[in-house]
Amino acid sequence: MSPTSPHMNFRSFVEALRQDGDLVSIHRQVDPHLEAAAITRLVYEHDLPAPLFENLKGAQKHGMFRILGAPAALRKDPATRYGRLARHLALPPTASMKNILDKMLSAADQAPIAPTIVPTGECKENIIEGDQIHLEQLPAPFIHKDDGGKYIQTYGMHVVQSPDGKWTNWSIARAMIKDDKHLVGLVIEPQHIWQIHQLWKKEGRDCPWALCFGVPPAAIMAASMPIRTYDPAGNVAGADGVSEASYVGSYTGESLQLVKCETNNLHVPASTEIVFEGTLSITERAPEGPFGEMHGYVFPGDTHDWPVYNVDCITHRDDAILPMSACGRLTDETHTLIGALAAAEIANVCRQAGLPVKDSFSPFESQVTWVALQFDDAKLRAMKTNSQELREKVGNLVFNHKSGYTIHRLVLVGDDIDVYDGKDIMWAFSTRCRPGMDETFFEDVKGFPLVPYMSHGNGSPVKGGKVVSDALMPSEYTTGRDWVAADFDNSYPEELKNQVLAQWENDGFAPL
Ligand SMILES: Cc1cc2c3c(c1C)C(C)(C)C[C@@H]([C@@H](F)Cc1ccccc1)N3c1c(nc(O)[nH]c1=O)N2C[C@H](O)[C@H](O)[C@H](O)COP(=O)(O)O
Ligand SMILES: [K+]
Ligand SMILES: [Mn+2]
Repeated sequence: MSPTSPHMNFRSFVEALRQDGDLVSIHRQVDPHLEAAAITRLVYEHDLPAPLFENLKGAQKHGMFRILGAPAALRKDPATRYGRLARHLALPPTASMKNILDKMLSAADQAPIAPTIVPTGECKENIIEGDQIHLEQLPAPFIHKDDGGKYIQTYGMHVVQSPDGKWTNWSIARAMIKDDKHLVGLVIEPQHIWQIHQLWKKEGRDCPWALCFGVPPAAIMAASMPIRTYDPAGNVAGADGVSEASYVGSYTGESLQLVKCETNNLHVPASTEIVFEGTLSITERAPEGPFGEMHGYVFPGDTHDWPVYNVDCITHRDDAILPMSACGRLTDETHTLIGALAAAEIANVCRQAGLPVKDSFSPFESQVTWVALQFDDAKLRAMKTNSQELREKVGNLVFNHKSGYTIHRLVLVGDDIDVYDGKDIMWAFSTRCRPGMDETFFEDVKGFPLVPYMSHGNGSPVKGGKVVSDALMPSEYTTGRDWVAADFDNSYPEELKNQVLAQWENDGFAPL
């Protein structure tokens, strides 16, 4: 029996949400065609408990499948805002986003703990092969009315491996059902699944593949993170890379239990809810999309060809649960995970390059197209640098690194700004960064085509459109801050502040 703690077992994770009062089980029949996603979308837009659809129209007798919506979204109570994410990492429900990201980065300087291969696990309770596979008969969700198909894959984990077997990558990438035996989905440069797909193209063989729905929550966090498994530039160096499985072992402190696939030599977490096994074709492509995406848009009819996945075998737990991210406008997993984890890795890359970056976050108000980088002011002054030099150094580093792929604006701030507070970032950006003069634009770097002003804007969809906006004031580079903030914290003597706070409720105000 594999580990049963919530961060190491998806089924235990769902039960933990129920214990936390962070789950709504819906037993009435719900239609996977739009209805389940519509309920989940409203949950995202109001930070409500995760919906578990227990009785999907068209679900098959042996429990294929139920759906859990909003697996890593926000809780309404500010005190436990990130509690559902915290559950992914065995952190307390009151954990801050900083606690969560520090935990994810803690693996970077710890020895990797390799996974353990075990003979069997819950994912082997049911095995469906060959002509018994009918993807079209599964209760796969249709998520947005203008999508190009049923996006069964929005929170599953792709497993692919370099031909030399040295590097196994775990990552999330969307995919929709193409027909009874095939999926089709984004395999986009510079993602690791794209890099490994390229290696198999050179080999002239289809890429062995597995797609795991409902994996240990600690694993899906690494799958969503652009961790470096090769040389610093994030390129395939052919050397022995750290695979996500070992990285997960580092930050959980325990070895993940994996079982071998039935039809290829890849390994998957033993407690996975549903496993698709097969190949990612190096030749076949098919029309894919559109899909209501992370920036909050779907462009009807915006279909493009992407590679085809061939499903040879399905294994699954009894009463299996498919996790679903009905992504779009704030706030869903494409914001809480993609933005946050990219920001964490970008800060790591900056620190490795000797830049005094203390903290980083991707503000939800920017629809996770920005990352704010908080500089240690004292160490900044010791650099004896200036705005233009720093902007060029940071932009050339981050916008040429894989972790910077999805980010189009970097906002440099001092350590009086809380990067996890969108109001603080907008205050600094709006008042300390002179448009044009304090900004450096980058047109000769890889752009992120999913941003609407890229794919449907006026310039190249895949090149440029990036900027470093310096919201550090000139004094922060030289003598130190030459202003006082006109707010309660900074504009009143300590004893007066204490006196005001002590009198607060007596004066008739509600507790802060
Ligand atoms: C948490 C999450 C992450 C992604 C995606 C999704 C979620 C819920 C969705 C709901 C499936 C939506 C899409 C969507 F977010 C599109 C996208 C595409 C490229 C980069 C970032 C985001 N998606 C996704 C996608 N990446 C694609 O290539 N392709 C993808 O389709 N990512 C992000 C991806 O998991 C991270 O970039 C991760 O670092 C990749 O792992 P790797 O560094 O090992 O390559
Ligand atoms: K990953
Ligand atoms: Mn990777």
